[in-house]
Amino acid sequence: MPLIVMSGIPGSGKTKRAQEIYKHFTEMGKKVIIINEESLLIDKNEGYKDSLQEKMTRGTQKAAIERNLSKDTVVISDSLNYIKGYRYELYCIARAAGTRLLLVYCDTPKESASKWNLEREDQSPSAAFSEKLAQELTFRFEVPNPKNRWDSPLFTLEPQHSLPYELLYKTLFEVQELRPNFATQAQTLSPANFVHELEKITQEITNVVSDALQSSMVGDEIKVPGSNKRVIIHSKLSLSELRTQRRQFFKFAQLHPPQPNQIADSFVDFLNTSAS
Ligand SMILES: Nc1ncnc2c1ncn2[C@@H]1O[C@H](COP(=O)(O)OP(=O)(O)OP(=O)(O)O)[C@@H](O)[C@H]1O
Repeated sequence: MPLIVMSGIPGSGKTKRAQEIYKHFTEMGKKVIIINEESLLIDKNEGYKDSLQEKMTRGTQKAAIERNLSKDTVVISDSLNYIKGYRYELYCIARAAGTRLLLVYCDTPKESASKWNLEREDQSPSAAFSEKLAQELTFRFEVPNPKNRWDSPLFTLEPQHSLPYELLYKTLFEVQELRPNFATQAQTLSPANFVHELEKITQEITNVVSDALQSSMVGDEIKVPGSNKRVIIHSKLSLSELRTQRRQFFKFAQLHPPQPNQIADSFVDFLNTSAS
């Protein structure tokens, strides 16, 4: 069953919308689960206070999403989901689970969201982001773009809009599910040949990306050999980072070997998820 990814700046009304969606589909007899900081007992001001904590928060959320995505459960990721690379990871999780994904973007003006964040009904310290942290997260927010396949289909909701339940239903339940991107037939290689392939393919991709880095901007998508996926240039990607990523992927792929015809795709996914 599908994954609904909420996205929006702090206080933009994501939880309120998520609860409305929850109520609507539960009343239709669907099993729905909301995953957010509250359900995972994460204090928002602790969980986003620096990049390390934030990485752990996202890791916890991702694991909970993966655990709960199943044939009969609609999972709602009710969180900021504000980093493009992280939304891409969620897309990969949905794809691997053979399930559909859609995005609900709460496009609330900054002034209203900031006011709603501070004037919550729930005044407990963990319920709201501090004003400073809310401003920082709002500043860093990467607005979903429906041209990216991981941000699509995208439902953008301004505060005055009502939820398009019928369209959500059709998108979630009546269109074909995403197919896992695995080879239909398993291929085998001897360990030595596997390492050779790994070496060759990752080197080719690294060469193309390092050439492209000279003239690319953050957000550009680079076409690489052997994969239909594209490497997204993110702010942390430099030549040395690229080499580090390749080394790490090398170790990772030997522990969790992809199918030989999936090496290029896996490496692209690996590079793209290293942004977050
Ligand atoms: N359309 C709206 N009009 C007025 N108040 C709203 C609206 N939507 C949400 N609120 C109020 O704003 C506050 C924040 O809403 P909510 O928790 O849904 O936002 P959020 O985006 O999930 O926040 P966070 O980013 O902290 O998780 C709540 O008190 C909620 O009742």
